[in-house]
Amino acid sequence: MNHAMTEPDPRPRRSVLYMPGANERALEKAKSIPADALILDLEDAVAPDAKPKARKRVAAAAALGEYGHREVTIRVNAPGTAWHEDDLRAVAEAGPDAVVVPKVESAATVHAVERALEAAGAPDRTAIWAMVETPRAMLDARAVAAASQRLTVLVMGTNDLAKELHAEHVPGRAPLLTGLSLALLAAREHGKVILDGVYNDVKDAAGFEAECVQGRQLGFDGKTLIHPAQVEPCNRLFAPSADQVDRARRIIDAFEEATRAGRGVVTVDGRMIENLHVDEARRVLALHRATGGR
Ligand SMILES: CC(C)(COP(=O)(O)OP(=O)(O)OC[C@H]1O[C@@H](n2cnc3c(N)ncnc32)[C@H](O)[C@@H]1OP(=O)(O)O)[C@@H](O)C(=O)NCCC(=O)NCCSC(=O)C[C@H](O)C(=O)O
Ligand SMILES: [Mg+2]
Repeated sequence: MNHAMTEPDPRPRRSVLYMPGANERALEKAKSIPADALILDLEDAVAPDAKPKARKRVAAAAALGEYGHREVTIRVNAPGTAWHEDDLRAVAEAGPDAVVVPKVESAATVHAVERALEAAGAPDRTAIWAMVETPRAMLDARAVAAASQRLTVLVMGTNDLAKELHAEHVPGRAPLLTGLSLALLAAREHGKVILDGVYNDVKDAAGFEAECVQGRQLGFDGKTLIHPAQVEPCNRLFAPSADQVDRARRIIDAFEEATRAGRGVVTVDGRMIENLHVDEARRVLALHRATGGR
């Protein structure tokens, strides 16, 4: 039985860049950074004293809408903090593509955010992106993902998750794999997009690329980023390669030809191809089209 509640969103979210909401220069610079989406941050990247000013700055930047093809989101402070409700009101007024809510652990939190957005008159276009970054969120990821149609994206918070687990950041991320997989299962069960966590060492290009490849192989749609230099490799590694596009086309052609000849199975490059591989080939081509030219 297919439990998926919504069709996967075809919009590419290969590269999703955080930028500190208090940093005016970064907000301006983002207009020319080729990220698929931006997260204007009011949470961890902003010091407590700077939060009210950052809130105004971020809301004004999002409302102006000068970010071209880039999806613009605002990360509010977590539910239960002194800033959360004012942040949500500012988001509702600015009407970005989404509000990113950190430390979501239950469907009840998603419903509370949904009610607050509605009460503050947020436009329907403002979706909810839920960050899952605690042990409870991993164990209850299904309930979070299922909570609302307005929730379209799950975002991994791997720094918080590692902290809560007392885990170490190691190449290959073995300590985090159970949590990553639980969140992926929940996202796919409910037809949501899911983004991988950030890579903290902005000078380690090789380590970053290895983590992008791992995230893509696990099934993530894209990765959250902290530095502009991470955008280009991330776009490249989360987009289908020329070989994948070529193979997808050949799979579709070969299967159509086999179907016309009354066969339901065929081989391409010596490998068995059935209907499900054709579905995957179509997904690859849709992503290729959606990222064309960028
Ligand atoms: C990580 C940084 C602090 C590094 O800063 P810095 O050493 O100053 O970088 P550079 O000198 O190399 O910067 C070069 C230019 O690029 C601009 N820049 C840097 N980062 C960004 C950015 N994120 N967005 C836009 N522009 C950016 C600089 O302004 C320089 O510009 P110019 O002056 O014109 O040369 C820094 O990169 C940074 O602050 N990154 C974002 C940090 C952040 O947002 N953290 C919070 C999100 S991650 C998180 O919360 C994790 C999650 O919750 C979890 O639990 O895992
Ligand atoms: Mg976090």
